[in-house]
Amino acid sequence: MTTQQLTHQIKTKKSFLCIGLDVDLDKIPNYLLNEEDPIFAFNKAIIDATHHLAVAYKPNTAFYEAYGLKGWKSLEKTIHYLNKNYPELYTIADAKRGDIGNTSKMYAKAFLEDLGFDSVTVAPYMGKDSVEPFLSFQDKHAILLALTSNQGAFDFQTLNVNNQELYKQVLETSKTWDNAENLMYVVGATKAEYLKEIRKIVPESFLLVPGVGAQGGSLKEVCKYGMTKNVGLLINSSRGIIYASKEQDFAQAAAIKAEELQQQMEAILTHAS
Ligand SMILES: O=c1ccn([C@@H]2O[C@H](COP(=O)(O)O)[C@@H](O)[C@H]2O)c(=O)[nH]1
Repeated sequence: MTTQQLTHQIKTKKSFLCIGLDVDLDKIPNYLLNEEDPIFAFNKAIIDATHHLAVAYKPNTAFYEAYGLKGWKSLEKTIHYLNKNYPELYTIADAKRGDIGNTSKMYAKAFLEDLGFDSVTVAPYMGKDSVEPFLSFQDKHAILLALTSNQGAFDFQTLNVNNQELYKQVLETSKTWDNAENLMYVVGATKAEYLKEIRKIVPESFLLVPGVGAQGGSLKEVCKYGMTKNVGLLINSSRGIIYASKEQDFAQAAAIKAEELQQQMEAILTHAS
């Protein structure tokens, strides 16, 4: 999917919500455990109940890899279900990959070609040759970790190296790589005050922003500093939406939480226009 198509969807739906599909079998309704594929049954119900409120879905692959081959199968069924039934939705494999070039090429093939995701999250610290293989797919994106939402972001990402914080060097340098137009960046909602500086370096790039809801980030603050004229933001919420209820009504409860966020986004977009 192109960023123009993504922007069109955002403007039509008045939403820049990304729903995180981080499925933990201990947190889903017990009755679903009798299904042949409980993870897929859960995801399908969540997607069907929320697709009109969101523009993107982000399964974090850790939650699938943790269940071995069965989990990987559930991931495959989930992305195929999204692509077949809701092709307008943007999909993100939150896999945080990146390795030497020939290995990255295989990761890129796995997520962008075989599974058919629109994008994959990538760690930048092995440098240009570890990221470029993800950038050679037309209308697909690598979402580079820039400034993450966790406390550990301060261990390395904000350190001064040669008079510039490391995350700023990640942004500046990655802009010069081949096919850099296929880059997006992860910036945690808990780091909203950094967005002003980030926008000076990447004024137009899409940012994937996790950390609202369960991690305490503020949607308003993120939009204040990070929103562009084309919006340029995908705000992710995972636990805050998908675990709104552990009962039979879990999908409807998720839709209520998603709608709360979508309504706040609509108000922000209306105010900005
Ligand atoms: O900086 C980052 C990068 C990725 N994540 C991932 O996003 C979701 C957030 O889930 P919530 O339940 O809404 O907190 C999860 O998959 C993280 O691994 C992040 O939080 N921060």
